[in-house]
Amino acid sequence: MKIAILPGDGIGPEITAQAVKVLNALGESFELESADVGGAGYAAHGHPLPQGTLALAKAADAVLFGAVGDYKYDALERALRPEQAILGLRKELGLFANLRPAILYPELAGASTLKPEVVSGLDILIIRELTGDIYFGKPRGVRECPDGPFAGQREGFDTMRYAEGEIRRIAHVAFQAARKRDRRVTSVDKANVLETFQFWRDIVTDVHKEYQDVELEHMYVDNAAMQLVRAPKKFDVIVTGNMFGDILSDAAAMLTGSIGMLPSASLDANSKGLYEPSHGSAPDIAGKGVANPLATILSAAMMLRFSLGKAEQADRIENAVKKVLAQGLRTPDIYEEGTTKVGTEQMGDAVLKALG
Ligand SMILES: NC(=O)C1=CN([C@@H]2O[C@H](COP(=O)(O)OP(=O)(O)OC[C@H]3O[C@@H](n4cnc5c(N)ncnc54)[C@H](O)[C@@H]3O)[C@@H](O)[C@H]2O)C=CC1
Ligand SMILES: CC(C)CC(=O)C(=O)O
Ligand SMILES: [Mg+2]
Repeated sequence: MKIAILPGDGIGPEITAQAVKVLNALGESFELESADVGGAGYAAHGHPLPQGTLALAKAADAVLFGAVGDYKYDALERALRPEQAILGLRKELGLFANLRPAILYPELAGASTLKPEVVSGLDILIIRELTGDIYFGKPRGVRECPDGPFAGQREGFDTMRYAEGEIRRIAHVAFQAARKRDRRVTSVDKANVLETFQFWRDIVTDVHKEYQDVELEHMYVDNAAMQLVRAPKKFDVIVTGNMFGDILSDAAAMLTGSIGMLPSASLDANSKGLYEPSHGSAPDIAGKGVANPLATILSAAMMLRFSLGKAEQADRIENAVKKVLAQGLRTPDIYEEGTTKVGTEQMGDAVLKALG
């Protein structure tokens, strides 16, 4: 089985190295091949998603991705900016279903900025549609404003759109996932204001007719943001569009203690997938050896479970993560008094040792 390793920028290489170390210790005969992506792809090959990298991702059985983005490339034309690499991979590989499980490990109840009683026992699954919405809609750009009080000035514009089939397939993913959990889906939209999301609501309601054993609730995104910090445990599965899912999953990350704890799987229709932490390249801490590698290591576990058919190896990794947390080891983002502060590499080594 071939795994493409795309470390990317910022903390990407540091955290990916820890996950690779763990994968290599499993005793499996995986073939791991690395390639440049993001700013690293641009620097080495003049493009954030070089042809060779895309070809490797397509040929591999699964992709393990670090993160992309570096402020020094923010002035480049958009097509060459590092973020286009991850957007391009999602589009090119048809990775429309992004699963972001927000689970609170009991040992981290005090690491969350929310009261322990609000978050303890938290286990929610955010399902974010990943290849549509305003992130991909066209037309977009900067043009002359055609009317209104600012007519004649420049205006920026993007297009929010969702095709019926795009909504149907992500709704099916959500209802099917709910069947393996508490059988409750909250569809998050902005149907009170946006045509796109009234349409979203209508289609999700229609798909729900096939899943009468699952409870469906609709919620506006502003309320959902509030409920996520008020009473997050009331959610089971949240399904939403690309932009709302991007924002809500970062908020949900803090329920788990840190964004450094939130893994993700981005799947196509056949469960081929790309696995990455939910966070970005964290340029503010890059190179300091302090980034939390657990979201990436847990993403590797999701890869074993969803794309490589190695559920028992996924369990081994997840149990090892529980063990190191129980041992009191913490990177600075989840550190509390009375625990032991460790760096990125030490955390990776500890997981390796705890594999059993
Ligand atoms: N999938 C991807 O590759 C993504 C890339 N980005 C890019 O990353 C760059 C930085 O974006 P930001 O908005 O700062 O978001 P970010 O997620 O990189 O960082 C936000 C904050 O969380 C902290 N953080 C993130 N991951 C951490 C970890 N593993 N351990 C400890 N702390 C961690 C960072 O230090 C920072 O203070 C930008 O260029 C952005 O476009 C952002 C999100 C996703
Ligand atoms: C480049 C961004 C769309 C990446 C991001 O923020 C995410 O996937 O969570
Ligand atoms: Mg994001």
